[in-house]
Amino acid sequence: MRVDVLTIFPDYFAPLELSLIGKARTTGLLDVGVHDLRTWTHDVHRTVDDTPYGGGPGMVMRPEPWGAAFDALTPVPPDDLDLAPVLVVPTPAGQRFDQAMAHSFAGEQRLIFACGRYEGIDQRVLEEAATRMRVREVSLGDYVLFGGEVAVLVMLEAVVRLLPGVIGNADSLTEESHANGLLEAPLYTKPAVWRGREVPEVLRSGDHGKIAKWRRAQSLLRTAAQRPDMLASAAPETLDKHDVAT
Ligand SMILES: N#Cc1c(-c2ccc3ccn(Cc4ccc(CN5CCCC5)cc4)c3c2)n[nH]c1N
Repeated sequence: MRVDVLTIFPDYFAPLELSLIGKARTTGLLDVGVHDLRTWTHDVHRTVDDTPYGGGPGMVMRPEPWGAAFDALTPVPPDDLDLAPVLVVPTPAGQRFDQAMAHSFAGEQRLIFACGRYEGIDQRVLEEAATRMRVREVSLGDYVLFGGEVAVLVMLEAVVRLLPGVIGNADSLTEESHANGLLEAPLYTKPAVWRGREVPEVLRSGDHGKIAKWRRAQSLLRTAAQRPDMLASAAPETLDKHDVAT
């Protein structure tokens, strides 16, 4: 997978050298380019923002640098938009990012992330970009950040860990929260007793059938307690008849 990130704060992406994303880059599973948007400015102050038409708070990112950056990153217009890169634009006004969207992005050959700042990006940038890329306006959640960089780091981590070969044990991808529509069961490790608190006996029984059943029940209980909304929207096959019977 090829990922390009456009930002006025390229240093935000130094963490991409670390941990599993860093390993994915060194093993060739992931190729990342971080680009300073000011590269595509030409005035002495390298200006990327201006006041909003119609008034309103703050500043808006000017279209020209974005247009020139996209020209450089996507020089050849696609024959078929379905084969074009996905342009991910973090914004409070976007579709909520979730595990399903992470899986969708993980299936792409190329992702381009546009990190806005100030109050956002001139709308014409997204309109013009949609002629040569599949534009996805995405929000992390119902709160307001200073810009798109942190959102891109979160989305990149969620996507890259789904790439084949990035996580050693692929089983962990199937058992984790949101992978099967439920929250994961509680986790325990050594010591068996810690400050008077014992690990549930079933987990030390060696009976894998009982352990799986216990974990399933704990997942349902945890989801009902922490995220009843997930249970309400869970696909029927997520809640099989055994769950109700036990
Ligand atoms: N993903 C994600 C995000 C973001 C996010 C993502 C990208 C940018 C670019 C700039 N900002 C800052 C900003 C944006 C809008 C407002 C609202 N204003 C009211 C009048 C005109 C706009 C204020 C601050 C961003 C925030 N915030 N929360 C998420 N889940």
